[in-house]
Amino acid sequence: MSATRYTYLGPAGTFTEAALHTLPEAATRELVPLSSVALALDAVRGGEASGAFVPIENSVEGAVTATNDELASGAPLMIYREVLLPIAFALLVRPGTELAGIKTVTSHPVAQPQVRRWLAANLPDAVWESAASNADGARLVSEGRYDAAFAGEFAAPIYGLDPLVKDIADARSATTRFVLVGRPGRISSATGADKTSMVVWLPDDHPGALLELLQEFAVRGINLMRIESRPTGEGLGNYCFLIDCEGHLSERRVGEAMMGLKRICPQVRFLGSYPRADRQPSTGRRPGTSDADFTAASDWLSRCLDGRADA
Ligand SMILES: O=C(O)C(=O)C[C@]1(C(=O)O)C=C[C@@H](O)C=C1
Repeated sequence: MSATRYTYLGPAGTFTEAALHTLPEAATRELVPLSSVALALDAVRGGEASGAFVPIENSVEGAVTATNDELASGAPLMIYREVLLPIAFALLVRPGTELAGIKTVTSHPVAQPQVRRWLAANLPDAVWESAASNADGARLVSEGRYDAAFAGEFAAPIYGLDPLVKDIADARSATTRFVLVGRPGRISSATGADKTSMVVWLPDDHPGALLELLQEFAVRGINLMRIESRPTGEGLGNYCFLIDCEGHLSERRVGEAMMGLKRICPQVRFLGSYPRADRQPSTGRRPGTSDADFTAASDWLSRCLDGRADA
């Protein structure tokens, strides 16, 4: 096991790598690029790395399904950190290529919806094909397999390419969220601006099953930040839910919500509590849901059971 090795979605020059470098500890780790999210996470499961850094969601395209499916299945993993990175693409070409000469273009599938309108307006006849990552697309352009790739401008020098067009983004505020994933372990202390992630399988198929699950959060005043349904692979209609909520597992309202889910759902996978990258404190706190409120209520229950009930 290497405690100092982090794997990530490579090769060199991915947005994942750029986001990874914003983590202070990245400077003291051996950073190993791998060709897929699954390989990066398997290295952690197999003990060859202590962390894997992977994209999990994009504000335009939504879930990075490979990451979500990996977290929901196989040996359990946990999220320890998150990073948000604004995304804008450059069109990378071999030196001398002009826009009019571009017949084929490649990128990661999550990149394509972020540049769809630009592509339709500027390269309407070009054929787009998917690459394992944007940087891998750039590598394929350098090998002559495609005429152009959408990737970070910073990938251009790595692959001897030129950024023919810069700052391409259909949505100006496009952001990708990345997570540092490790084997299950102790969660970091609450910071006051935390997020808790989990995978939840629905209570048996009946009307209102999803509502019952959501009520565990609603009655405790917990704001959900993301809910993503993914097929379990066990037949049509079988879904699990990847949920991010505000707060830390050590907060009573979050802990009680998780216990509520555990009581009613066939399976709950805790994916970690970790600091929010945006540092925003939890929103929309309901009266009666602070730790002090929960403690006062359970003290009162004890007094009732002891025959010392008060008003
Ligand atoms: O291919 C890359 O450069 C990546 O880091 C992957 C990835 C992703 O999967 O979300 C990262 C950010 C962009 O939104 C598109 C692709």
